[in-house]
Amino acid sequence: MIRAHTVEQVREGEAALMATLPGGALMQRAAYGLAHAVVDYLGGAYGRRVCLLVGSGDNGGDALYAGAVLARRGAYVEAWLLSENAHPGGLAALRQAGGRTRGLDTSSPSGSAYSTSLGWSSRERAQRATVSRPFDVVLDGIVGIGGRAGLKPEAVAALDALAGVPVVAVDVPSGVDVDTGELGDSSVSADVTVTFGTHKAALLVDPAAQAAGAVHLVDIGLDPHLPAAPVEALQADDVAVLLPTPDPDAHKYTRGVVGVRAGSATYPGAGLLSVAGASCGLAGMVRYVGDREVLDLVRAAHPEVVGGGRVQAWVVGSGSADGARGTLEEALADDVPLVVDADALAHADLARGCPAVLTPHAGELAAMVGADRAEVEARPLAHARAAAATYDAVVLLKGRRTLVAAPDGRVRVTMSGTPWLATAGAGDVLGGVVGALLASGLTPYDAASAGSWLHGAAATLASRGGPVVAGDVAHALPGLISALLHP
Ligand SMILES: NC(=O)C1=CN([C@@H]2O[C@H](COP(=O)(O)OP(=O)(O)OC[C@H]3O[C@@H](n4cnc5c(N)ncnc54)[C@H](O)[C@@H]3O)[C@@H](O)[C@H]2O)[C@@H](O)CC1
Ligand SMILES: [K+]
Repeated sequence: MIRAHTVEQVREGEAALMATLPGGALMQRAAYGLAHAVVDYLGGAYGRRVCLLVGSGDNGGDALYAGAVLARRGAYVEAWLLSENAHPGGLAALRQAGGRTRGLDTSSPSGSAYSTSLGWSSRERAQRATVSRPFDVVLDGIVGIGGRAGLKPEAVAALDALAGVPVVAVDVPSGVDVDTGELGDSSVSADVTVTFGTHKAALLVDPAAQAAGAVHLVDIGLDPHLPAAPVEALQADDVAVLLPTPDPDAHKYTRGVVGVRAGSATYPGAGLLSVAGASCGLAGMVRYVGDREVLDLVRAAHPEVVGGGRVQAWVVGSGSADGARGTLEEALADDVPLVVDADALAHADLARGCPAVLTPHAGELAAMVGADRAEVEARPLAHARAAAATYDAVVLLKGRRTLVAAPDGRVRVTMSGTPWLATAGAGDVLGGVVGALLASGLTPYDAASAGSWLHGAAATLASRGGPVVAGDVAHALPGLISALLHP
């Protein structure tokens, strides 16, 4: 499991850990982990050219101490000081190791030196900064977990002057909102983020996760001092533990029956693909209830599917068109958990308080809560959580990083998947898989998050780096599940 803690939780954990350690030990752990990650990234230190962007806090301190390690190993290290208050111990360590600093000259009276000779007082002056040879990497130590969203002009100017140089962000990409994953007006776009002790929401949740690049976690001994994480991401072994497997004496009814009420004469494919997802093998039986002609198509494609009867979970709404409300009401009458998808989402208030998984994409969620799609895409974590609380149901907000939010505020982020999964009908397959997991007895939160992970991983498996269609994703599911159960 990847866990992301809040800034407040990290601060409390760090305080408890620091009380057991000599002063400065934690920052040294962070700085050594950072330096080693940079050496890995560059394939060595000797002769490499490293630029440090250094803000006023301990994040800048990490960058300076890591710069000292790199300088001692033969790198040319230059720190660009974006504040008059760069970490004194880190500055001394860097200079002692032979690193150079530009910006504030701490031996000069503050203010005058900064504004006259440093070059970062305006964007134009920074852009004129001459760099004899390009740097191999920039370390973003502008701000860490103490930062507000957005960058100051001097940071923007420095980044402009270094455009094109790969960026390793220290702890988090500067300029993002650490706990919400939202972006400020400007923010760092990193190739790699080296984070300390635990992940933060901004490293998992879009849009900030896209600015983090590949994330590398450095163990600084924080784990024992951290509480349960409000945001997490299932990994393959977590999903394997959640997967329902048949008892030795199982029969089809004990494994759970999933029913699909999706598709219509206008949209028969939605019914077929929902059934294909539900037929992943995780439930004992799949029922289909809908238009006669769709039922005939379903039976032709999936001879094992049967008609109406008792189910342990319903999948409702995809391709239901005008019949969505009636279909949802019929499913609700059975008083079993349900997946509410697509056309039925407009009537999701009928399912309020039921054990349900609502599966909107950003546009559908925007329509449900009366917001703009762009607003949902800019603040997906906040919107998924708010909708889960409003509807008292699990909300699965589909996207590059799908979010599964529980009414109590917990969130799981799906990190499996491929951009090729953005294809027609993929959502229908997802609804079917989640329905099968609900029918097998998983809670809505586990069913939604495990189902979403399986869906993404099946797409990656089917894609092999190339295009997929929704049916391929459904076909890949049983093989994927076998591989998870027998690694
Ligand atoms: N607390 C600890 O024990 C450890 C902290 N570590 C590092 O310390 C960082 C947190 O350090 P700090 O609490 O000093 O906070 P930061 O280094 O994140 O920076 C806070 C400072 O930046 C200013 N600031 C806030 N938003 C800004 C913005 N958008 N642009 C420019 N300046 C802004 C604030 O006024 C404050 O002075 C972590 O992210 C991590 O990198 C690590 O060394 C591990 C150990
Ligand atoms: K940073």
